[in-house]
Amino acid sequence: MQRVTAKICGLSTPETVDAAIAHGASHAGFVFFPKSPRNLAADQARALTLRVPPHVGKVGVFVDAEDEVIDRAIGIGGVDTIQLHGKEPPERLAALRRRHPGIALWKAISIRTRADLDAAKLYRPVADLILYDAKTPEGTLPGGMGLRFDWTLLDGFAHPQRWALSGGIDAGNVADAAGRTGARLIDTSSGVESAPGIKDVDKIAAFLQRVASL
Ligand SMILES: O=C(O)c1ccccc1NCC(=O)[C@H](O)[C@H](O)COP(=O)(O)O
Repeated sequence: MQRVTAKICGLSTPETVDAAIAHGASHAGFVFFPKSPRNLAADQARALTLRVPPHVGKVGVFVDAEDEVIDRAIGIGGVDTIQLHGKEPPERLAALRRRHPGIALWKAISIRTRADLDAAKLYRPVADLILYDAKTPEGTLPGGMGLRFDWTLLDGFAHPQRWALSGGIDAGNVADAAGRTGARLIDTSSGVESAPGIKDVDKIAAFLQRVASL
């Protein structure tokens, strides 16, 4: 069976980027959303993405962003994957595919009920990966809130394409998350932080060591 890999999302310091790489993250996530405590300015993002070796994916996270914001993140030389975490319709992904051929497109889908999973099917023609995340309360951030959804909702669901799991996952529950759902790519942010937006190198290490043991 394919091994489990992990994306550490919302990295914002050299030390935590280095820790994610040293402990085997498959993807490093960088947030470009001003309302997030993990938001990066362009020069910060450039310095951080330069530390990431070619075998590690560099994922830019955007929320209903204008083209200019995404262009800039790609232009700094860093981002090789666009993760859309807002209410972007399939047509937006199709437009981004035309604008940025060669850049992978991930779409986050917010899950609270089984019916929410159906949205994944709409993105089959245009997304390279679906990221299932917990639906967050109205008026809060659409991701990075440390909330999990009921993983049993995925039982028996015929995934239309490649997918990953996120939402409230940490070193203590990642084995259960992967075992219960069959996810082969797990995304975490709050689960490796000491406070919102503050990544913890020891938590990153513990999380990735647990993932490597699966
Ligand atoms: O991390 C953020 O601040 C963020 C803000 C707005 C949209 C998405 C965001 N993060 C996206 C991620 O990929 C997170 O890793 C994912 O939502 C899981 O977060 P968590 O539940 O905190 O592990």
